Amino acid sequence: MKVAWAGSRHAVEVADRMACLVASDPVFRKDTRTMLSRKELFKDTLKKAAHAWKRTVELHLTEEEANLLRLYIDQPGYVDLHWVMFVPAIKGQGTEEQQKKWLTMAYKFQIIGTYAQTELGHGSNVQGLETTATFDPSTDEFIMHSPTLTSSKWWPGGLGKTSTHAVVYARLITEGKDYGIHGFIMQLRSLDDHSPLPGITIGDIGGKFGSGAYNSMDNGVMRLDHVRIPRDQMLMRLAQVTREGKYVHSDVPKQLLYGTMVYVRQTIVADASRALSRAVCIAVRYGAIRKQFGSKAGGPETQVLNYKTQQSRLFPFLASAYAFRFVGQWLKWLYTDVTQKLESKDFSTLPEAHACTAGLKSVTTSATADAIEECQKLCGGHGYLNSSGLPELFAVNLPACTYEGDNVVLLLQVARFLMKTVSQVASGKQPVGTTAYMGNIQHLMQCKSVVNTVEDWLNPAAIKEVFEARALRMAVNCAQNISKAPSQEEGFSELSPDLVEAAVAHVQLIIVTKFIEKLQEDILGHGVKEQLQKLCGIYALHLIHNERLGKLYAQVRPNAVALVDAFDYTDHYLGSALGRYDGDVYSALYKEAWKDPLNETVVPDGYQEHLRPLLKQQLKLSRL
Ligand SMILES: CC/C=C\C/C=C\C/C=C\C/C=C\C/C=C\C/C=C/C(=O)SCCNC(=O)CCNC(=O)[C@H](O)C(C)(C)COP(=O)(O)OP(=O)(O)OC[C@H]1O[C@@H](n2cnc3c(N)ncnc32)[C@H](O)[C@@H]1OP(=O)(O)O
Ligand SMILES: Cc1cc2nc3c(=O)[nH]c(=O)nc-3n(C[C@H](O)[C@H](O)[C@H](O)COP(=O)(O)OP(=O)(O)OC[C@H]3O[C@@H](n4cnc5c(N)ncnc54)[C@H](O)[C@@H]3O)c2cc1C
Repeated sequence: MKVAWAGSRHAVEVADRMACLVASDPVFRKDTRTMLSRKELFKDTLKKAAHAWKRTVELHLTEEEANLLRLYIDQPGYVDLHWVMFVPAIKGQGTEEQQKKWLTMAYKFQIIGTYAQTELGHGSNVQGLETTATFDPSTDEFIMHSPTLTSSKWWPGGLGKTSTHAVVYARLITEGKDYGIHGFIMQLRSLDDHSPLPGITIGDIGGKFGSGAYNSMDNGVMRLDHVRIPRDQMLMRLAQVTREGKYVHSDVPKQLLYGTMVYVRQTIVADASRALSRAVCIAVRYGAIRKQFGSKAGGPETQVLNYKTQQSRLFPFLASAYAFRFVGQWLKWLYTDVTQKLESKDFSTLPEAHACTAGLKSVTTSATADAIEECQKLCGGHGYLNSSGLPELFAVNLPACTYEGDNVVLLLQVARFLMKTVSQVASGKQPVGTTAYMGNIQHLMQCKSVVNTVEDWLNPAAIKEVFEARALRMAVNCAQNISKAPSQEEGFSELSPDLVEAAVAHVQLIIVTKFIEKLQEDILGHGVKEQLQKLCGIYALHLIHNERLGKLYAQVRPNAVALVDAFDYTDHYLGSALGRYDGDVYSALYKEAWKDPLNETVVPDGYQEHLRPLLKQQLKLSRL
């Protein structure tokens, strides 16, 4: 099962090696992270990032190994933005010459970069950004400026205190005309003493949700006051400004400006499955240790994992973790395929890639945030302690519902793609890829499910048909209702809640389909495929009805712990007293409690100042 989860034997081996490297290095300790002040936590992040880079160079780690090392360090920081957004933005939007110049420095960490798109006043509406980049032909420079308070850059990770450079998104103005949003490389801080360059006001935007968690990241604010940069720092793969100030389009679609977001949304699906699997691992392992109530006859207490209510709340998350993992692996393939096509100037699959990445990012991150919260409840009171690892896991993953595109905004993009496809089907065009099922409209609009028994529900063809019919009927229903509205725009706006539901149904169909396709592959290991079939059934069925699932849960229960062990997480990475591999939960909880700074003294700070006078005064009063 470890191989099925990781994707290959090689993937298991390299992940194991990197996880152990991190777990055995004292610099990467994280057990007291939630007890650090913001300043201490930030400094700890700088230390870990520098040490990780040192180890990467010393051990000549490959890109794959270095990425895993960063993942297992498990502390958000400026390096995430540098590798996940700054470098890909230059790769996707820079010319060959620009890539050579900037990536050479970025790969060696001679510069640290971030992705500065969002502003105080606009995040979702990228076309509404206000920062300006005005070309000055007299000096061959762009003047980068924040004309209003709301145009201040706001949120970019690493911007606050660390980044030396950024890809800044701004409205390009030349020859008096506004050509909309484009990307520019800007140096922000001196490479000698790290002070902000003239005209740049820059800082951190302040503490965020939860202790530890995303507070290790210095999300930043930046205002630009007529800062000049050379013309060749506009990223010029999509469009160019000539020496004379002429704006010239390339022959690539302008949507490629959003390419970095497509790339990152794809990686976020894999992050979501990992975060969900960590929460499930903690809740399942702890559920096998925690006992409450005995039989009436005075027998031993029951493992809480044996309660049917616990199983019906928890096993759909276990199944979802596997489902998201497999669809994430497929999405990575889709992204690679689209990238190769783009290189040979085939842009035909770009809309589908956008819809798939946007939709899957939305559905998987929302489900993951909800599931982590529920796993806290599934662990009872102990789940609420920082030492369970769940509060921090929740706080770190919750913003994934917002960053890289608010989930509702992205689902509306999927809905827009679906409405276009429905109208193409109506005009006789055969849809392809993940919307190919829509071509079977005659059948799917009127077919009736032949499912009667639990066993019928485990038939992949039956499951797939139900999901296809559901998704198509919801999409067609929306399209018909939109067509009755005074205008397309009004109809879309009026029906947006239904459109979001239709988009979710379509995305869930993709997840179910990719799980079923995974089961058609050669899967090694005795009983592995059989367990995955049950999980696939649980994932699909819990989305459409909750009846008949009990039997499947009972079949999964004997292997539940093994199914979470297959995630192959070290105790260091899991970071949970409740989810420990050895099950020694109570001593771990007890030991963790004594690490809290409040327990450094027996009598607390503030006793002399506030507690003692109060107690003494009350004592005096009671004696009067
Ligand atoms: C302890 C834990 C340790 C570690 C943590 C775990 C992991 C760490 C590792 C990695 C972390 C990963 C990330 C780092 C974390 C955070 C970083 C966050 C960064 C950011 O948030 S960056 C900012 C992101 N911002 C957004 O996403 C904005 C969302 N808005 C948009 O994308 C657009 O504005 C929107 C909504 C699509 C609308 O676009 P527009 O105004 O142009 O309007 P249209 O809707 O009309 O679209 C026009 C046209 O373009 C098509 N289109 C839109 N987007 C795309 C696209 N991306 N690709 C291709 N095509 C696109 C759209 O369909 C329309 O086509 P049509 O005309 O219909 O044919
Ligand atoms: C932890 C974190 C890290 C981030 N890192 C970066 C970064 O590195 N670089 C960067 O540039 N940005 C970053 N961001 C910003 C992030 O990309 C934006 O917050 C995100 O795109 C959402 O935009 P917004 O904040 O403007 O939300 P808003 O658009 O203001 O959303 C508010 C509400 O309005 C709703 N809404 C908005 N538009 C519509 C619509 N058309 N229809 C229906 N409902 C709508 C949304 O669903 C939401 O409920 C980060 C954000 C966070 C939280």
